[in-house]
Amino acid sequence: MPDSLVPAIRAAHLHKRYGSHAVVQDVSFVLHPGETLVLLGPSGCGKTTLLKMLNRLVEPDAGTVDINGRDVRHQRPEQLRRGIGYVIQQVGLLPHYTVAENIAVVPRLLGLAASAIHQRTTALLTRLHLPPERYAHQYPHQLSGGQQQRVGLARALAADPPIVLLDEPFGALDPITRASIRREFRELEELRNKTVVLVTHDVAEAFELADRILLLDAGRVQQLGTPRELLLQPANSFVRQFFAAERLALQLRIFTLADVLPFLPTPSPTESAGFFTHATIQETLETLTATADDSATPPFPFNLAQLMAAFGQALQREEAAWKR
Ligand SMILES: Nc1ncnc2c1ncn2[C@@H]1O[C@H](COP(=O)(O)OP(=O)(O)OP(=O)(O)O)[C@@H](O)[C@H]1O
Repeated sequence: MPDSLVPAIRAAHLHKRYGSHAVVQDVSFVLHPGETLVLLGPSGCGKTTLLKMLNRLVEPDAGTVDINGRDVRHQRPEQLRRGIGYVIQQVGLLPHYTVAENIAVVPRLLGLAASAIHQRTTALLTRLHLPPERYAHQYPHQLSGGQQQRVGLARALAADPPIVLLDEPFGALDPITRASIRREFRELEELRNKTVVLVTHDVAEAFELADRILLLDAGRVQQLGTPRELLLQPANSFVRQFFAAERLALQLRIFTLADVLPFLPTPSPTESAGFFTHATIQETLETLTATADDSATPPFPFNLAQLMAAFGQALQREEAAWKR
């Protein structure tokens, strides 16, 4: 099989119980290189346990995990983990190591040259908005929670692993810092081609970051699919209920201008060429609201009322199509 067709991760029929409590029950998924999978579900549903089975921090009772086509049981755990970045909510920086030393841990274990490590550390700190001249020699306790979280991410990316596992990486942050780090995270060049598995219980976060979402309840997969599929074509009442409270906000995030274009009054190719049709309705609303007073240069050839009307029609069409 050519390498490009080998899944980055294949989990098959994973089971795990602690005593009489079945924590993960018959979970399977295939993840292709470069995809981002979000493990989503209520507290205690088995997300962390499932994530830890991927890098052998937890051994399954039954089932298999293949990474790049190789069964993880045939790889030494330490060796395996060096090729897989791992970020946890508690960050887990070494308190007596500087920021630069923390980031260098895995590259050193891999035997990379000191100059290459220095270069990589400097580049990552800069990219994560921690100017190295200021932060490289500080110790973790001198940093804020958000800064520590960024260092944790830099450390996981330092050896340029093709796969990155993230367990509630923004969990300890306040909502505003959380949203801004999430934005940085999405735009991070270093993550662009990586295979990412991210655990969260935050629905908005899942919709913002996932190519696909695996929604769990009580250790069982309730649905595996794109955010759009989960929202518009829920597999069962649990899935429907899980998103019910935030349904409209999520719809605004998954629908794009391309979806509503047929329902806008001005969809001529020349007029529509000026704006980004892949922008979400949420982003477009934000732009329209921010420029509401600037009547001289309206950003779009439609106003807010027209956009919302078109969104309503697009939604009706989509929901009708799923029901058919
Ligand atoms: N080592 C362990 N021994 C016994 N029970 C465990 C162990 N690890 C996890 N559990 C139990 O397994 C269940 C699933 O835990 P897990 O941490 O995977 O859930 P989670 O979905 O990540 O939860 P949260 O969102 O609260 O972090 C919980 O009921 C937990 O108490």
